[in-house]
Amino acid sequence: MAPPAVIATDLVKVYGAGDAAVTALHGVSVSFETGAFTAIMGPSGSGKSTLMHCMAGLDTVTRGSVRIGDTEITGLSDKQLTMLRRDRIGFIFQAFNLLPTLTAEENIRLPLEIAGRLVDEALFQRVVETVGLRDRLSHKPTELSGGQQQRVAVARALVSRPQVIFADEPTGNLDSRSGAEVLAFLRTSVRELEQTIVMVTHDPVAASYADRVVFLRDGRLVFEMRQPTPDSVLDALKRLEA
Ligand SMILES: Nc1ncnc2c1ncn2[C@@H]1O[C@H](COP(=O)(O)OP(=O)(O)OP(=O)(O)O)[C@@H](O)[C@H]1O
Repeated sequence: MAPPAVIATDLVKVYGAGDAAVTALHGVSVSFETGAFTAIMGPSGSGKSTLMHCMAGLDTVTRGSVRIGDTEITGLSDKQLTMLRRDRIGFIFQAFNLLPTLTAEENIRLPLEIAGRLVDEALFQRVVETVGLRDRLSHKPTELSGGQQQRVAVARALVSRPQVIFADEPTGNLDSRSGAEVLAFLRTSVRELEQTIVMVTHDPVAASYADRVVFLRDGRLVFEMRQPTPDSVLDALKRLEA
């Protein structure tokens, strides 16, 4: 079996100092399997975004270790982190973050072009097919529905073949039908492209597309579940919030 794509060990994150200090993560240890789709859930304020930002090199940690593949990222300089994010991590956010003046195809190709890397044309075609964008490639974001825009963002993350994609509430701005489509494409990309995906979500239905759900409460990892269903996730959340 391949080693985990991401390993966080004893992660502590304290925001602020003195009386104003808030400990958002109290020593979280968790690993994310390569080629698996994992959801991170928990009540509001439980530390989901903090955990994701620390693992993606978007925020510094107070203590502990984060490994992306075989790279320990906690000691890296800002420049090294920028390169790591550019070359090895894919991001999908709630706001689609597409450039409005570029077409769907140009948006998908842009990060690789900025990185000076060649686009793998076979993979590009496969990704476009997988996310069902073939007939929308020449459209600008304003000419696409929200669901289609998010599919462009998914394709953009997939074509660079990142070691891991971090998705932060990727369906938060979508109606349930478009959300279901985007989640199905994420699922397919895990199955067919062996992509590793870690997704923060509030939505038990979204989490049910994952292979595994890890639950945070008050900055601690308290529970995890495999083969989740919307009902089993909802039950677990209710117990956590009780
Ligand atoms: N920049 C910051 N400065 C101070 N405290 C912060 C900062 N960011 C987050 N926190 C605090 O850290 C804790 C965890 O926040 P975080 O955003 O990670 O939770 P979350 O589970 O993602 O919440 P939500 O579901 O509401 O988005 C909260 O108590 C929050 O108020």
